[in-house]
Amino acid sequence: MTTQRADTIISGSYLIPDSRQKNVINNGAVAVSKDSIAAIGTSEDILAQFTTERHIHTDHGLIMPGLVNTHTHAPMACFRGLADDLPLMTWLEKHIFPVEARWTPEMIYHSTLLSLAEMIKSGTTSFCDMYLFSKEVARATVESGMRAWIGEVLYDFPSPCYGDLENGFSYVEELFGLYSGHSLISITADPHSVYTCSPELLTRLGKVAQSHDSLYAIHLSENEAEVNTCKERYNCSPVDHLERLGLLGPKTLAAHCVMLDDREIALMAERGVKVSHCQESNMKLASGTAPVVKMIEAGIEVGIGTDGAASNNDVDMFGEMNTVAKIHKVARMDPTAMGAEQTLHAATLGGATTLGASDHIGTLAVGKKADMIVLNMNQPHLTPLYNIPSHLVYAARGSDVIHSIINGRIVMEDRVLQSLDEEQILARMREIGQNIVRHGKD
Ligand SMILES: CSC[C@H]1O[C@@H](n2cnc3c(O)ncnc32)[C@H](O)[C@@H]1O
Ligand SMILES: [Zn+2]
Repeated sequence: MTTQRADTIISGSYLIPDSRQKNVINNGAVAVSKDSIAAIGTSEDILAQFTTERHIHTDHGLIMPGLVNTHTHAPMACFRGLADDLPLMTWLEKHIFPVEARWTPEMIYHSTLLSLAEMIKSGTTSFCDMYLFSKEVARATVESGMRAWIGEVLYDFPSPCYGDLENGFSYVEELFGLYSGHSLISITADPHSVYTCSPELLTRLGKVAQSHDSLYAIHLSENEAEVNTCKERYNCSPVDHLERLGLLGPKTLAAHCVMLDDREIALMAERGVKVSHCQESNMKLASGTAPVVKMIEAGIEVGIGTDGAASNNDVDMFGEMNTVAKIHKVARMDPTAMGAEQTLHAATLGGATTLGASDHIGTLAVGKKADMIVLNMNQPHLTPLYNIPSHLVYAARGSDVIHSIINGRIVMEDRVLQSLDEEQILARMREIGQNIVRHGKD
């Protein structure tokens, strides 16, 4: 057999290429060439086929696809714990909007780095972010080496980032220009919601998304107050409002979707709308539980999102999977609802599908991008090991992730971030946190 060269070989005691236990490879390995997966198999086969100067082997290590967080507000990490135990509208209007009015680009950049560090350290390799000052979000993300879909949120109020809406549209166009053809960053068109955006703004951003063939990401039907406001203003539900405006389509990524009835679910399925399910945020803000089982039964692709760290209060997708798999069992009084494999699918390939990226991320397969994580399974809460999806969803924690590889680059090794300086990020965030508290008292 002729040997080929791999840039890196990652091997472990187990490899799960997708969410199915039946596909587990014992003593598995992945050969990485440049940014892609060159081969997958048993360590024995891969080491017979490839030579490399960088072989990372982990005894009791589990290699799996990196997790895909489909809805975040990365810069909000610095508001974690600032305002808790409040309903959505009070939380936003009385607490979050006032502190957001004082954002500076520098604060956004550092606060984004904090979320990125947390995401990498808990197994996320891709995320979809909608926030303000997104040029800073993208700048920090490029430094981290993470893969991301990033958009600047537009709404009808003056924004601390771009001021009035005309500047907002220019800012969005600049973003598209800056990251056109980028290997890791894709830009999205992001209206905040139907209650903060006029029909004209929603439609104009729809045209922007169409002209760039981008995702159209929006908060949709998050809670009862949103539905009531929409009914008062437009005499219809948020989903019907978007339908009337022609904005429900396969590139629409709707976050939350808590308040949907069966007819709306059928309509969204027919239009090919994708959903980001943010259960922990919906619980914390007491918004409710999205009818995710019904959505999946109707054929809607559902990914999992943490939402921002200020309403979760972390961005750990392992914790989110655990919650998602359990809440739907209670909501439906059915222990078979949202099983481990289905939940793991939503956090990997399902998430990738909602972002239009299932052809290159979400599973470990030859030719796909080399986005993978390695977990240390040699721990009390993960031993013995009968079923890998079960342990990943019901027992594992983000802190079990020891290595992370994104686009072929090692961004964390032995829990030490390689692309970011964790100590520096924490030190700067302590200073920024003190300023936020000081100004809050003014
Ligand atoms: C999303 S950036 C613009 C705006 O949205 C606010 N926000 C954060 N989380 C949520 C949520 O769950 N629903 C609605 N709006 C949210 C954020 O604070 C920014 O002001
Ligand atoms: Zn959100």
